[in-house]
Amino acid sequence: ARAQAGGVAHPDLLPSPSALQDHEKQYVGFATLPNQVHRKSVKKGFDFTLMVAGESGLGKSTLVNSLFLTDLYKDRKLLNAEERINQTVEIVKHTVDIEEKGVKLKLTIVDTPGHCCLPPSPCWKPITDYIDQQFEQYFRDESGLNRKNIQDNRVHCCLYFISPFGHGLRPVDVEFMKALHEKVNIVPLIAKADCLIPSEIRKLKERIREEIDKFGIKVYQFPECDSDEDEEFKQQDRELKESAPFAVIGSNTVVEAKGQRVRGRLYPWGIVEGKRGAWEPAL
Ligand SMILES: Nc1nc2c(ncn2[C@@H]2O[C@H](COP(=O)(O)OP(=O)(O)OP(=O)(O)O)[C@@H](O)[C@H]2O)c(=O)[nH]1
Repeated sequence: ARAQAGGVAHPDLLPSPSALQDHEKQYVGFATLPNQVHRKSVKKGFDFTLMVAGESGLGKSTLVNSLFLTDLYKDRKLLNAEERINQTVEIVKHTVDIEEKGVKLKLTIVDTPGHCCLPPSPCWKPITDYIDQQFEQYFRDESGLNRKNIQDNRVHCCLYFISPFGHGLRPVDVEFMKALHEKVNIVPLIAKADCLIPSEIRKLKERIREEIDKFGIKVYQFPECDSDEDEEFKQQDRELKESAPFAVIGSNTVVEAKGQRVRGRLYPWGIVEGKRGAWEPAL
């Protein structure tokens, strides 16, 4: 009312300073901004694009299924989940909409063909090209007219699988990660960790950490923990950071352990639960 039609309101019409304070307290409304942003984001949902890369047969497709407790490969027409996970021979994109406690996530998995050794032409080229194309597409969409409905297909994270059978990184791992590290957040993983005993896992992790430093590979760095967090949270955060590169176990089958149905691997001596990587007692 004060600035109506470019004029200045009569002083009698202006609220007294104390009334103005109360008025402002009630009506400015910026205190609700976090709620508004939160509501809007939750309603719209989140996009997350995850790429998996690494040597062939290290369990990339299997882990992705285990991680998101979903069957991303259901469109492959074979009899059961285990058989459906065939060798990935080209870059394949799978999208699923998942929901957890009302929060929607549009998850896109970019499964890349596994490499076997250092080939004559770099095996990472199609993958780096793919990542670049997504950046270019996003840039084009952002510069276009329909900016509101941009589909963000940029790759947010790349899980890079390292073999548990070697003594550390192989030359192809070093070259591969170096080709990608400026373009995407790389999270290195030790695949099929059930093939190693805990002391072997510790040794392999140390070796990989040293080599990552030595070859100047830039892997994803977890953000600093806020100093005002409680001690338990800080401890969890420290443990998480110290356990990188993470050792992972994947499974496409649901087995029964201690009366519960879990995604796990059934061995003659017992069950290893894929999700938590916990060793279960022998059956
Ligand atoms: N021991 C063990 N075997 C696994 C694990 N994850 C997967 N496998 C098995 O390893 C084989 C290969 O798994 P995939 O998921 O197809 O491997 P991939 O890396 O996607 O293979 P490509 O498509 O060739 O790149 C399958 O027989 C899986 O059952 C694991 O954590 N431990």
